[in-house]
Amino acid sequence: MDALKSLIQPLVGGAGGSSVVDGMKLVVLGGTVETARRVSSSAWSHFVNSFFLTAHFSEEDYPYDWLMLWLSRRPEWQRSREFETTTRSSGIGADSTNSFGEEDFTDEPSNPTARTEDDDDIPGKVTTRVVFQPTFDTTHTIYYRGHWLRVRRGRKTDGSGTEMLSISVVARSNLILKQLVLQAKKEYEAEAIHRIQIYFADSHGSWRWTDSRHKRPMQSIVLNPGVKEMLLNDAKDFLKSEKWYADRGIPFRRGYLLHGVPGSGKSSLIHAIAGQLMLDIYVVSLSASWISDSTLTTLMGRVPARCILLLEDLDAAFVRSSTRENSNEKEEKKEGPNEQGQNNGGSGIRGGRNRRGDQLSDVNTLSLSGLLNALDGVAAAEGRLLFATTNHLDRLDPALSRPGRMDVWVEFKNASKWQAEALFRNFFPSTDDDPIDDVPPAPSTASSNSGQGSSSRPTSTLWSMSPSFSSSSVASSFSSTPLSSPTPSSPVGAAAPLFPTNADAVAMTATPLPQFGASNQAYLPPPVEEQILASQHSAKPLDSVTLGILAKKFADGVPEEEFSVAALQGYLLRNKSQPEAAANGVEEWVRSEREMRERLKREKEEREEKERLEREKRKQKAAEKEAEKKELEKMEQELEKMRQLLAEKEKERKEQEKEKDSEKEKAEKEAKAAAEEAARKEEIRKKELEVEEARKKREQQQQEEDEEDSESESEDSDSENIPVQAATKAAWT
Ligand SMILES: Nc1ncnc2c1ncn2[C@@H]1O[C@H](COP(=O)(O)OP(=O)(O)OP(=O)(O)O)[C@@H](O)[C@H]1O
Repeated sequence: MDALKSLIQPLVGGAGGSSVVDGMKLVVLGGTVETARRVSSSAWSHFVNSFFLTAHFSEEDYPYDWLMLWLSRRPEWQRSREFETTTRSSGIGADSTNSFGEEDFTDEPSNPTARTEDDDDIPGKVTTRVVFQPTFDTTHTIYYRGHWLRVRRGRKTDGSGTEMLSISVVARSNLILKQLVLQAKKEYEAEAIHRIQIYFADSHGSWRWTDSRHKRPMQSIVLNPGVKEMLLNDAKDFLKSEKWYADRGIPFRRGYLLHGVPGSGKSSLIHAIAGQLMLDIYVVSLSASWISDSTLTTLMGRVPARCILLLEDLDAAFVRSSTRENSNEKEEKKEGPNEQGQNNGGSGIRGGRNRRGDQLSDVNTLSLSGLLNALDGVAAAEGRLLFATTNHLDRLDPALSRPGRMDVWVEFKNASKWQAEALFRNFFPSTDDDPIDDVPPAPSTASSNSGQGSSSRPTSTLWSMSPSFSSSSVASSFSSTPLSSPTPSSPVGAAAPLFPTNADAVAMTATPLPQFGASNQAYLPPPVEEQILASQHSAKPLDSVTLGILAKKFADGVPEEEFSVAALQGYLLRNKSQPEAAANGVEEWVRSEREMRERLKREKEEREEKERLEREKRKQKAAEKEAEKKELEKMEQELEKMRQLLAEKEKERKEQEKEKDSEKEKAEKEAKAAAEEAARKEEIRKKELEVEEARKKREQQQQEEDEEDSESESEDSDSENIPVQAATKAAWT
């Protein structure tokens, strides 16, 4: 006990005890100070916040982009010790003073010629500029029009991960914030005036900014007169008619279905319209493996009010389905039993994927009804222009293309002579003015035509550019890739030049590059091939008369609606420096294209025939297998029957045996019982015999005794015989 006290004493009493108390006092004091600090800081921030006006901007909405651009241009970043860099907005804001690129750090900034030479060497070189942005979860202070703004970039806490921008300012009214947003919008629009923004849907159901492209001039699209004007006027008219729609209770949506041959300008026209109306393009690829009903509905709900929603290659999603009801009939007829087995038989898009299912995932659950609901269900955005393109109108479900969903239909056909001439005029520069402006003015019918589609009433308009249909331009564009084979006269070691199909990719300079054999003196170099010459530089401007003559010649050589505009463009690109050669050589090109098509057609037919035969073979094999399988099944059934019969027989036999066994047992038992009975009887009989014998013996004895008695009676008195009789009786009992 004393030992325990001595242990505790230093802790509670004396000098040691006072140090613990002091320590506790310190803890209490520290806790009080910290609590006071926190309370005062929260009270202060509450007090300060009550003076702040805060605006929140979500990345899903336009003002976020405006403000991010505005912020990226703030000079404060030059002094800031924390910021984020991005090249994402290289299209917009890349030339701002607050961005930087390699060219800002050249060794000889004072010598502009140094840079120009570099640029000349690599024309079209992409110069990426980096811009500053506010960092995440950090508060930045920016001075704007006499106010200090507190800018904070973060994410929504609802789990969506959407970026948010919060801007707070000490002010009595929110005027300063309004001014800020309007200024940011103005600056953004000033930047965006020559560009359109392209957003692609991602697998999380969000729109991702993908690209910023230069607007395409409407004049660069060569379509039959009136078509462009009709579409543009209709779209403009729609965007102005929100009240008209609201008054009549009609959903404020407009759909355009552009259908027709590939390479006829569908996508280009949408691009040009977006530029003209200053709308961004939101693209959904319905053939994406991740697309599902719910993702699409989410995406449609997140489309901004004024934009172009583009569903490209709508038919790709419906390769199997022609109508909602008999979606698979056609294909199932075509396919063998094996293939049929693999199909899920459902209507809509998933079935279509499975045919191409090698590359596409099975997780896709997009159905036609899901698509329809997403397009005009309650969650679908209003005010958007829906553009859908397809190469195969016949593959679309009528429900999808009905008015209300697709109000205006425009058919795109192969190039007419008129288009060929316009394309030629667009392609080659004229001395008179800008080549784009050289497009022949649309005839007066344009305005009358446009009237059909430009009414503010939602009407279904069917436009046909020309009556006939011709094959795709794939063949022609394919053939327009010239391959010059190495010739014996080529310099040793020089590779045969490969010409890209697209002129954008051709970046050859007129100055010959130093090459092996360039210093040869004994032999002259072979002449430069025509195709090389043609691709080396652009054509000199032509006077309008010559241009008109050449354009007509070109158009004369192009057969009506046989080649797509893209194919003609490909041909012109090959002769971009030689308008005369382009006009003179068009007939030859047409001939070679036809030959090429013929060859491709033949090859295709051969391939198809081969495939058909293989399919038939497979079908036959499958049928044989099926028959074998059936035969086997039949045999198995028979075997089963026999087995059953055998089992029944066995059962019967067993039962009989059982019965037999029980009879035998019974007989044995009976025999045993009989034997026992007989034994008992025998015993009884024996006993009877014994008894009889004994009785006889006794009788004999009695008799003898009687005889003796009678003999003795005669000798003795009667009273002596009584005990003998009694003894005999006792022996019997
Ligand atoms: N009518 C046209 N006017 C001007 N250029 C055209 C026209 N048609 C096609 N082109 C040119 O051909 C190329 C392909 O055109 P675009 O992609 O617009 O065709 P598309 O009809 O959308 O084809 P697809 O159906 O295969 O998507 C582009 O480079 C475009 O400039």
